[in-house]
Amino acid sequence: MATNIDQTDSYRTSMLAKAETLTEALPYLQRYAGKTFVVKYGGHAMGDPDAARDFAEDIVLLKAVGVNPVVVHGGGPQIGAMLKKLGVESHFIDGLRVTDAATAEVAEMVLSGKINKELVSWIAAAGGKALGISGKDAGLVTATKVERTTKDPESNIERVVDLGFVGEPTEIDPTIIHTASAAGFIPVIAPIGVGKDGHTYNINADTMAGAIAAKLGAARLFLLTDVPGVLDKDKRLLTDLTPHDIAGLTRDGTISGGMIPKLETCVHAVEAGCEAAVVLDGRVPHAMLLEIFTARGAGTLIHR
Ligand SMILES: Nc1ncnc2c1ncn2[C@@H]1O[C@H](COP(=O)(O)OP(=O)(O)O)[C@@H](O)[C@H]1O
Ligand SMILES: CC(=O)N[C@@H](CCC(=O)OP(=O)(O)O)C(=O)O
Repeated sequence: MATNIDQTDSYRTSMLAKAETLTEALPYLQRYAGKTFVVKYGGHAMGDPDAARDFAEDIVLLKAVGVNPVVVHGGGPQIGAMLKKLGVESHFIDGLRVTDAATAEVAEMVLSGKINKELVSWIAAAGGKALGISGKDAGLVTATKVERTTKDPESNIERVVDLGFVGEPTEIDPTIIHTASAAGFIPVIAPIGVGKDGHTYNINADTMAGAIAAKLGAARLFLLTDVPGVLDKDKRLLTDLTPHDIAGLTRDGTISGGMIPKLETCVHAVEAGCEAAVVLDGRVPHAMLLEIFTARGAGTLIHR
């Protein structure tokens, strides 16, 4: 049977560019085979269905080329929307949602139920097999209540602020992650944990991802957010930062708001056993693949 093969110059140029992209990826494929990547997918980044589909494809591709991806997801805006529907007020202190018993119930329902299973479905649609769990399953995360204090600016007196059922991971048993990954599944983890007191704790998703990356000694922790990375005062992308640089940028106010706890998580993770962390733009199609498999990189790399 005869086939029409397009032999135009533009066709050949485009095929050559594709081959170059694949060969450019080769050293990275070799370097990362068998390594663990922890990826935090934020609630803001997952708002757009096209972005969610691209994200799932990237995760499935990583698994197919021998990397062990572990996904930790957020869902702050989605919890906020559900609380609003239910007429429950919600507010944040230092980027953490004050969580009473009713809020904890809604947070668990939205994170472990709705969002977790949506991500599992996106990964299935991309041809992967995800295992959707929360920190409660198989003893993955034991949480401890977060203690916060604030200083009254007038009297300078320190006060304890009660955030309710906001937890931080204090013990991690990664057996379920290792077992699932070895069997070909992609763990997808909701940031909910249980305390030794039996209570359900709502955990900031960045904190959860950082603690898991440190425990696993991950080659990379990716934090997908809604900015290109860490920006300087002139809004230019900072491609490479050490914990020392981050301390300076925090002191002079270049880093503020939600970026402060995010970078604290990165610093803690790289100091506790994760090789490097990357803050990158989850809204950019295939941002993770570009960061991992090309020489250009796409976000801010944080390393020791
Ligand atoms: N120097 C900085 N570079 C980039 N973003 C910054 C910086 N300082 C503060 N930010 C803010 O941090 C936000 C990201 O944190 P956050 O909103 O908590 O993200 P997410 O919801 O994805 O976890 C950005 O949208 C930006 O407004
Ligand atoms: C304690 C606390 O603040 N928990 C977060 C958990 C979800 C989260 O962190 O989601 P994003 O990454 O999308 O912001 C919350 O209730 O919003």
